Amino acid sequence: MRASNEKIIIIDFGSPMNKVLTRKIRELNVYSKLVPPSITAEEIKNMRPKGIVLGASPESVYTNKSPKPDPKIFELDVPILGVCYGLQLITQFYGGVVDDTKQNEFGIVEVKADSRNKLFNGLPVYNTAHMRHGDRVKEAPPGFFFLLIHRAVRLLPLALRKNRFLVFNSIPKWKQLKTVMIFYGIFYMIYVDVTVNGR
Ligand SMILES: NC(=O)CC[C@H](N)C(=O)O
Repeated sequence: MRASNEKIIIIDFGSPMNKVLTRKIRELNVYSKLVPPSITAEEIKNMRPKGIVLGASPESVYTNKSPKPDPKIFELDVPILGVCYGLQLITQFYGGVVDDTKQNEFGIVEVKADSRNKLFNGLPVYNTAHMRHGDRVKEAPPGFFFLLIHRAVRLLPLALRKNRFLVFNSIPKWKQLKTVMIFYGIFYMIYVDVTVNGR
């Protein structure tokens, strides 16, 4: 397979899952680099990545000690994907609500996809996903909506989407589309790798 010269930056907020994520992206023949949260938006910009992934963490976004990225990364013209903690960071940054479910959940759960979205073409509406969390996105930020919902915990999304983050509704260029597909691929791998329909 031909390797591309595209690059994805993954910000590591402390979960071992971020290393798995980095490897998974490389298996897609896309160079990926794991970086610490202290990296600045300017440094990321200079690396000219195709996308940024905000990774997982054992911490909770609403505590003082939780690691935060340089807020200026949200101003870069680069697609961003949040995984677990990363998703919760995006939620918090854009005015949504993240809270503690008071029950840790670990393992395989059933999720329901928004089947109208092309992302889920060819996949069953109900699927299984691998999760590890105690927090949830209680309310999506304005302009964001849920793509995949875990039925057991009401309003726990596995994905939030807004055009700025995953340019799916307006795709002017093939390259951008490819980035989006890579992102969605990651999303699936991280959450559905251990499942029958993972890809
Ligand atoms: N997997 C994660 O990144 C978990 C994020 C956060 N610690 C939670 O409990 O929800």
